[in-house]
Amino acid sequence: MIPLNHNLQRLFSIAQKPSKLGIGLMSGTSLDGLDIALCKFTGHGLGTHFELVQFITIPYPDDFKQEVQQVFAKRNADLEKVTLLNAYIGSYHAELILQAMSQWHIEPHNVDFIASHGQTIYHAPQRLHQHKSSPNATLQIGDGDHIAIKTGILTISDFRQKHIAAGGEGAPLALYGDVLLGSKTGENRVLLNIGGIANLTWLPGDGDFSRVLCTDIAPGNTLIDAACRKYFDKPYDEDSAIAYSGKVNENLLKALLSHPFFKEKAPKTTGPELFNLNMVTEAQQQSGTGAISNADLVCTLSAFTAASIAGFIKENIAGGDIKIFTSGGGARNPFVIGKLKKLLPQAAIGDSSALGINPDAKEAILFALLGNEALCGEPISIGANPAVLMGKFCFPV
Ligand SMILES: Nc1ncnc2c1ncn2[C@@H]1O[C@H](COP(=O)(O)OP(=O)(O)OP(=O)(O)O)[C@@H](O)[C@H]1O
Ligand SMILES: CC(=O)N[C@H]1[C@@H]2OC[C@@H](O2)[C@@H](O)[C@@H]1O[C@H](C)C(=O)O
Repeated sequence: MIPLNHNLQRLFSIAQKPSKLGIGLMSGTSLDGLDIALCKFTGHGLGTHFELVQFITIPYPDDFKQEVQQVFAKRNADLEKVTLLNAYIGSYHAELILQAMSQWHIEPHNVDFIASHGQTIYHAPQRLHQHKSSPNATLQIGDGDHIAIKTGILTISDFRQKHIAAGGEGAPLALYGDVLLGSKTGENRVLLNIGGIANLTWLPGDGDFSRVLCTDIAPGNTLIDAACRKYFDKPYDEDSAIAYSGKVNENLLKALLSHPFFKEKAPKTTGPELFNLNMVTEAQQQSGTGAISNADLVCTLSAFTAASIAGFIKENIAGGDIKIFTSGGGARNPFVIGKLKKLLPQAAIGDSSALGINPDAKEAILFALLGNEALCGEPISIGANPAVLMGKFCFPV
């Protein structure tokens, strides 16, 4: 008999373990740092039980952010830079994982797998790129083989390509985790993540999976952060200090809300390729509001985030008796959350810790969960979404 490659033997034995320890990694559009979640899983699919054992966000140094910003969401980028970053980010993420494990006193041989999102550098659904002959496309860099070799841990990476190949837009993948960890019969729930881009999963209380909706809905922090960087030399508007010092320019807000993205049918995805400061300048020109103060601009962009989220929920999610569970860094922006509460008075709004999900760790937990599914799950049909198991296996030797 021909012997099985020992990597496959090891893969097989990890997949069969009743309980697995996995590390989920997320590096999002805000480029603030690497989220690292160490999770313990038993079971799979609707029978998944998970425990967040450890979580840390390791902030990126400014020079790293600047390197990535040179290619991030840019239509024209230096191909050598992209190539170098693909290897560098993989290797750098591995270093950060080793650093986190050392802090947690966890040895690599105790961890069964790493599930790595990588760094999105360009997200191009057809609606953005408009080339009829090309499919939806997205690109995450930070190659998984570098992580596997450097940590010695089986690494599952590049989750979004399978989703696209099977007819999706490559996002939001939150759908698969939210259904497994967030649904509850008898409760109409919205799991709202406010990261660089805001997305939500609508989980109707009747447990009918065909009605579940998961979509990007609006800019989350991306425009607020970009304005803070450009006009205040700050990475973000900490505790909404700038937004509270300004006032909303209603004309500009109206112009921003008239962007065609909001009229497009969900599910849909987007990114800073569409929602960037050029789009804001166009809205300023269109509304004749070129000369507003920088504080009013940040305040208006914060109001825009809240109004576009609330508008989507009002138009697409029936009934007032909904519970909204927030997560992502934007859940810590008091101006945005305060506005959201005013605009949706009938909804109960709290963060995802009420579900036992640390709001800052939610997306890293999602990737750990997708890794667990890749190892031992089965494709799940949720409405018209691709029923696929995602991720590519990268072996440590
Ligand atoms: N105290 C705070 N006050 C205001 N905003 C905050 C605060 N803390 C975090 N944020 C916002 O959250 C952002 C980071 O959010 P998060 O880490 O969820 O983004 P991400 O993972 O990059 O996003 P994405 O989900 O788009 O990939 C910061 O850039 C900032 O805009
Ligand atoms: C292409 C990409 O990286 N998209 C991210 C981004 O950040 C928020 C939103 O846009 C979401 O669609 C997605 O990430 C989360 C983890 C998701 O796929 O659910």
